[in-house]
Amino acid sequence: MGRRIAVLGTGKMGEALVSGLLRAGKPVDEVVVTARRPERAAELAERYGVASVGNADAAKHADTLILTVKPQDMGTLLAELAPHVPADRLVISGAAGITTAYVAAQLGVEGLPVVRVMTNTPVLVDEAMSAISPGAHATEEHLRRTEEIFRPVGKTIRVPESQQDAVTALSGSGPAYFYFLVEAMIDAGILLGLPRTTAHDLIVQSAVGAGVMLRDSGEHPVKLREAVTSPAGTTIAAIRELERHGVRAALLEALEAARDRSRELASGS
Ligand SMILES: NC(=O)C1=CN([C@@H]2O[C@H](COP(=O)(O)OP(=O)(O)OC[C@H]3O[C@@H](n4cnc5c(N)ncnc54)[C@H](O)[C@@H]3O)[C@@H](O)[C@H]2O)C=CC1
Ligand SMILES: O=C(O)[C@@H]1CCC=N1
Repeated sequence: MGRRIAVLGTGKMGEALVSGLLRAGKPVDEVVVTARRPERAAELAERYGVASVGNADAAKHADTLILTVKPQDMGTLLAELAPHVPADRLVISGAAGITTAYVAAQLGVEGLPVVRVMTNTPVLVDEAMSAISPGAHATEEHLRRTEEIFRPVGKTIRVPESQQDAVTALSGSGPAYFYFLVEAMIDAGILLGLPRTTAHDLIVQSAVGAGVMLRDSGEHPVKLREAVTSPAGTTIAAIRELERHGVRAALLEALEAARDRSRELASGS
């Protein structure tokens, strides 16, 4: 039997990870989940065929524990787990703000390997961006085991843990900023008199096309934007308004606020 993976606190992110693990070919009897509500456990069993266990059992019987509760619930979960975690477990925390040092201290297990990962919701379509940082006792082998879990569902990158709050602001929350822009641009289509479905399809396909070009063309975003921006044309008329309304400065401040919030979450607030 391969290594058993437990996903603890299987909400939106936890479920996305479970589905990714199974899509990647992990046998269903090597994945267990924990959930607070019995109805949620039943739902996950029905959807994926995974067994649901208590947090203590997960800690006792799985080799890798992936913690996907909210930062505010992490203290309670760790207190529940602490008496049951042997030192040979790999603990992976996916929560914003929570440090590996905090996880290790709350579990109180000498030498316990803890890895911090910030992924994002495109995990659902195997296009996640997952940033991975080792805690004090995590070795190359632990990082590789973590990458084996997250690579099938997207790209992975290793970063020092000191960069994780910034990473959370960029790629953890990042999909939300793009959805926000798309939503606003669809509204602009309505303002210009287009039917909502037409506006939606035009903007979504433009976003997909732009995303693929950003990823695959090898060109800098400035070059890609310049190629759209004709002299005395339509695009520069729009860009002037974006600059006049301070959209660039707003993004700088927005991501700084997200970084600061991630730092605050470290204290469980
Ligand atoms: N939603 C997102 O885009 C991203 C979220 N994250 C992180 O993932 C974590 C989870 O976020 P979501 O999935 O959005 O939240 P969620 O609220 O959907 O999931 C958390 C789940 O944990 C369960 N839970 C809480 N305490 C528990 C306990 N003691 N035992 C068992 N289950 C327990 C809750 O019932 C809930 O189902 C957060 O820490 C967040 O910072 C990270 C990257 C992206
Ligand atoms: O909003 C949040 O706190 C979580 C972390 C990154 C994305 N969602």
